Amino acid sequence: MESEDTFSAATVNFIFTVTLTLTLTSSVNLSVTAVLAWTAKMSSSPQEPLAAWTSQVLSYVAMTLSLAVLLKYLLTARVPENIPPFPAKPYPILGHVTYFKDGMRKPLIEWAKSTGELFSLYFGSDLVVILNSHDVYHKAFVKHADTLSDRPKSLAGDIGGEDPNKGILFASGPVWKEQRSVSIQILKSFGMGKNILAPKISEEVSTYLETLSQLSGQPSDVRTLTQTAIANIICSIVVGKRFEYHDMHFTKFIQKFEQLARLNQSASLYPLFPWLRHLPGDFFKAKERIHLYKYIVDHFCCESIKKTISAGSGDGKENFISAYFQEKRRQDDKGQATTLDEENLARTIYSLFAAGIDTTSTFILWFMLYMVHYPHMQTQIFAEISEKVGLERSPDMNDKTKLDFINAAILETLRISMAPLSLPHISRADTTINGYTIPAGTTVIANLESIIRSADSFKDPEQFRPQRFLDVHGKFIQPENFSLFGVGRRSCPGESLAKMELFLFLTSLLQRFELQPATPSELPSLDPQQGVVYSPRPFQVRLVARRGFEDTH
Ligand code: HEM
Repeated sequence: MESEDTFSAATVNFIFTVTLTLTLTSSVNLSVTAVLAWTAKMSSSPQEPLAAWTSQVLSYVAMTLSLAVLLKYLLTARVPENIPPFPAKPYPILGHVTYFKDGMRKPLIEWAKSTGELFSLYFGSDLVVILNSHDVYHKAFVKHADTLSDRPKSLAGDIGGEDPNKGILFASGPVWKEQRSVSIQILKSFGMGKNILAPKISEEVSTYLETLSQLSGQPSDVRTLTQTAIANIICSIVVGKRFEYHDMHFTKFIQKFEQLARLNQSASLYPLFPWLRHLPGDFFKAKERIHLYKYIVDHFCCESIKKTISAGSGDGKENFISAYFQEKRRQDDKGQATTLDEENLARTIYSLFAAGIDTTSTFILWFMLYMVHYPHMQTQIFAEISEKVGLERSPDMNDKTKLDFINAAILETLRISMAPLSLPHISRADTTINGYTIPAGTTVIANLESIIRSADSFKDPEQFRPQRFLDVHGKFIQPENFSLFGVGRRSCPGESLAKMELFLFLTSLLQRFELQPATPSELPSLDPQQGVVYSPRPFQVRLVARRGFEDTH
């Protein structure tokens, strides 16, 4: 329901786009008229100065543009009633975006402290509500899941004229519901959530470690290698095979995913000003982002589907793609209406890769960095592995409950390093939280950093201290209210896969190598780079083989 006092962003953008189009059309008109008139005058009176005509055109353009801007401001300046408070005054036209010239992180954390559990912002003309405590996060996405589980269309932006309501990540309503539930059902049938997926992950871990050992302890940037190893696990489920680390075709896609993840921060402002796409240039790098997205979907996701189809339908057990088609056939045979089709499948594959590679591989890099900064914790983890697993075999999932310290160190690294914002949700109808109204059409985002790193939840939240997750006997405690994987209907469907990957990669890594800085006197920065998740700045690390593991390659 649209509030009486306000206009929807779509209406405003429509009026603004029409006004801008009229401006541009009238400018062209005026320019042509001016040139014609000037040419005519020149032939009768060559002394008439050009400047007078050009200045007339320019003043018309300036006048109409100012009118358009003013109109947009007047239409958006009316604030809906009873919304959560503003932490600072919104500026005309841009709203609170002006406060983010040095990034969103600091202002959001400051405002959470000064304004409280939830506050409102204007991103251009779009109202956005930020959730800052676990209590309101839970109320919004669990208690009010019926109204707050959709995604804003703007999350996908304009993906080159394609319908953004496809796949899982960007989709809403019945399409999202079916793609998500069928995907979870297939992932479970391939062993997600059970230890039967572990041997597949362990195979990739041992190839990854072999490749790391070939670096012979030399300072190296292992980002691409780590991303490729993590992508291979999703690949082995989705397309039924892994790729060699030197496969140029595959690493090209990994790099495209990486570029896209880094661009998402600058491109995220683009949906607020969609009319910019009609102008030359590439504001907020939005066109580059759309190009990368389409490239990955067309050349990787669609190609993988085509290859699976041409290899024959199979029994649905070969890979995710054939299982998806098997489910579609089952529904077609029953005469059931379904959204399962090739386009949704391509975007679902994209969702799994986009959501699964950057998050998990970035976390592994953060863990390496923290271990380089805290060598005594590496020693403690290695001692625990040596005692409880030994050095003759690699750790497996049965060791998980025995290795308390590394479980605590993984959780502490998750807590301290990665969390920026949840993905945006949008309210389908007016929703009341803590007495405030969140009007229909409002974007709602959880500030995970404030939620899981607040002093209310953890003592000395800025300190890296895995011991906070151990009890007095040194046993690992899984805390309540620790929701880095999201809560409610949109929570991460890859959580159990990610946790298994992190445990197997990191225990095996520390069993085999000691992680040292590239230059002993200079520790790499712990200051994060913005993106969908915070990621470490490029760094080099030396992976020195531990005794007994020196000669294995
Ligand atoms: C350390 C690793 C990971 C973290 C921290 C993480 C965290 C998250 C978070 C916070 C969300 C958003 C929840 C929301 O919108 O409220 C999410 C969504 C999602 N994640 Fe993960 N994730 C991780 C790994 C994975 C993996 C390995 C996969 C799949 C293979 C995956 C697939 C997805 C998908 C498809 C969504 C979208 C769900 C939807 O829109 O319904 N994630 N994840």
